Amino acid sequence: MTTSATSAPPSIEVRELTKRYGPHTVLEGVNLTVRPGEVYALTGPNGSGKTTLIRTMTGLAFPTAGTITLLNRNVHTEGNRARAYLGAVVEAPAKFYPQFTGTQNLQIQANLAGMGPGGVKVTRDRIRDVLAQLELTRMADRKVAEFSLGQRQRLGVASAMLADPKVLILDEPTSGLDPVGIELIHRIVTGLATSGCAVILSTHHLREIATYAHTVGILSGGRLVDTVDLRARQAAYRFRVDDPNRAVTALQGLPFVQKAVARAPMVIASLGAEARVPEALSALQAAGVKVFEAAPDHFDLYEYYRDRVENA
Ligand SMILES: Nc1ncnc2c1ncn2[C@@H]1O[C@H](COP(=O)(O)OP(=O)(O)OP(=O)(O)O)[C@@H](O)[C@H]1O
Repeated sequence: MTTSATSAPPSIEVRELTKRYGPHTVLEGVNLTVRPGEVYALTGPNGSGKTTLIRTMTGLAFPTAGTITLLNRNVHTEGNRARAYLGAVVEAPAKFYPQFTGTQNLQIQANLAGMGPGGVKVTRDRIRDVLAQLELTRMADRKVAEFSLGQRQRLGVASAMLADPKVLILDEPTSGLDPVGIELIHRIVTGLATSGCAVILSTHHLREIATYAHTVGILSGGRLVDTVDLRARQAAYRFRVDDPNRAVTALQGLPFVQKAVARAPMVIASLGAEARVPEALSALQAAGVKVFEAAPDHFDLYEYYRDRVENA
């Protein structure tokens, strides 16, 4: 996500969302914002409300209280216009007509996408292109009934991408996929985000999403208990030194260091970017600190998640 995208108007904004089914409160006071080019991963234990949140964001379920806007349009009161920019797979794998081929099913989706206000014309070339991107060219003219679970899952993502959405919402897009299929979805999501699409996906695969999501929202018991900015976390480095306290003082004097803490025999510092490592090393040397080792301080999202959910 670029700096300009950070200041761009939100692609999706959830404000004070509460959802009740009868006496059961499934979501309570949820607020979140996703900007163009951002990959936002929603995670949480079974039953924490991820699918309900996704269904409400796509307009399939109605909020009990609160609002959801998609590119400044209210998803529930300006539905068709808001959803013209949306691609989504909410039930995985998405439902298709089993007696029709992959191409025919996408043609049906394309016809639907062209209807209503703000409808988008999807060409045959575009259908071929998304099938190729999802590595389904070989299956294009086979009936969906003959598709494997993973192939149907990928056809769902192809269908969601068809009309060039500005917001893509995927409920557990990698469940049921083999490692190559998972990697393919990563590449596609990253590519879409790079071209400015906002992507929201739900997942249980924390170590996998830590490699490509920008933000992780943790739901627990229907509340968004934390929002983790992974980019900020991953720009941390650890230095094994002879004097961690002196190292902290030296690093804190640098304008780009956001935070430095001693964890003997290490000092952990948020440098903002890898390119700052040589300057940090020079500053340590100038302060008379001996450095024996320098390495990225990998943020363990899984450990962090366990801690947050257990203490929520
Ligand atoms: N239509 C419904 N009517 C009543 N309760 C519902 C309905 N849909 C979901 N719930 C309840 O809401 C809670 C959250 O369900 P949801 O499917 O959103 O969780 P989830 O985080 O997606 O779970 P999982 O990780 O298992 O997919 C659950 O307790 C579920 O029983």
